[in-house]
Amino acid sequence: MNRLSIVAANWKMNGSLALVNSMVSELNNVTLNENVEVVVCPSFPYLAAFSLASDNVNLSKAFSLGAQNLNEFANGAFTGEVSTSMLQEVGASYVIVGHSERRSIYNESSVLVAHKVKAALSAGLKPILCIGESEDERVAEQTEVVLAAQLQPVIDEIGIENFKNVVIAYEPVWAIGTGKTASPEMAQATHQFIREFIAKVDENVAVKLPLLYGGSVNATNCEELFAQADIDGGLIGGASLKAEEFKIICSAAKGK
Ligand SMILES: O=C(CO)COP(=O)(O)O
Repeated sequence: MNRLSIVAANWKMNGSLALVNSMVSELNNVTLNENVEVVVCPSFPYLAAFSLASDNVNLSKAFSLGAQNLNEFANGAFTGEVSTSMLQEVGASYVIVGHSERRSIYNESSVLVAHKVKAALSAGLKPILCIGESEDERVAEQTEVVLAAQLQPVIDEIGIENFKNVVIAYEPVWAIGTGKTASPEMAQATHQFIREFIAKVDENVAVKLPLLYGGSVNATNCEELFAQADIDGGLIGGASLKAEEFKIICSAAKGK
C-alpha cells in the first residue's frame, strides 16, 4: 500500500539546548524501518538550534523538524506570535495544529484550527492536525460526533484533495499525560472510523493518510499500537523527552 508511518515528538513546553544537542546525536544512531519519518517538535526557541545540530551531524533526511503552533496570518502586529515563513526559515517542515492543550487552554476553535491548517499548507508546511475526545465525551458515546465536528471545518476550509499533505493525530484527551493509553483495539476502532470518515469524501486520500495515535505512548506499548491496521505511528509527549525511550519508539514504527 505504501503508506508513510510517522513518529512525532511533541516536547510541549519542555526541553533545553542541552536536550536538543543530545537528542540529535542520539537520533543519529537510530535505524528506522522503511517508509518511516521522525519529526521532532521542540519549542520555538530551539527550532534553529535543532536545524543546525542536525546539519552538523548530517542527520538522515528521514528526520524532520516541526513546530508546535503557528499564527494563521503572514505577518503584522501579533505580539508573541510566530508565522509560517519564520518556521520555514529555521528549518521546520511540519507543524502541530489543534493540539487539545491549545483547544482547551487557549480556546482554539475548530474554525481557527482550520484556518491554521490552511496557512500551514499555503506555506508548504505539513500540518499534524490533532483531534480527540474528552473522557466525558467518550463516556457519553459522543466520540464520533466530536471527531466529525473537529474534522469537518478543516475539510470545508482546505478541500479534501489537500489532505494529501496533512497528517492526522488522534489523541484521546483522557490518555494524554495520564498513563491511561487507549487499548490497541480501542485506538484501532477509532482510527478506522477516522479513515472511513475521510474515505466517504475521497477514498484515495484516505488510503494514503498517515493517522497517528497519541496519548501515553511509551517504549512498552508502542509496538502493539503501531501494529494496528490503521495506526501509522504516534505523536509522543513525555516519552519523547527521553532519548533511549524515544529511540525504541522510532524503531518500532513500520510503513504500511
Ligand atoms: O499530547 C501528547 C502528544 O501531543 C501526548 O502526550 P503524552 O505522550 O505525554 O501522553
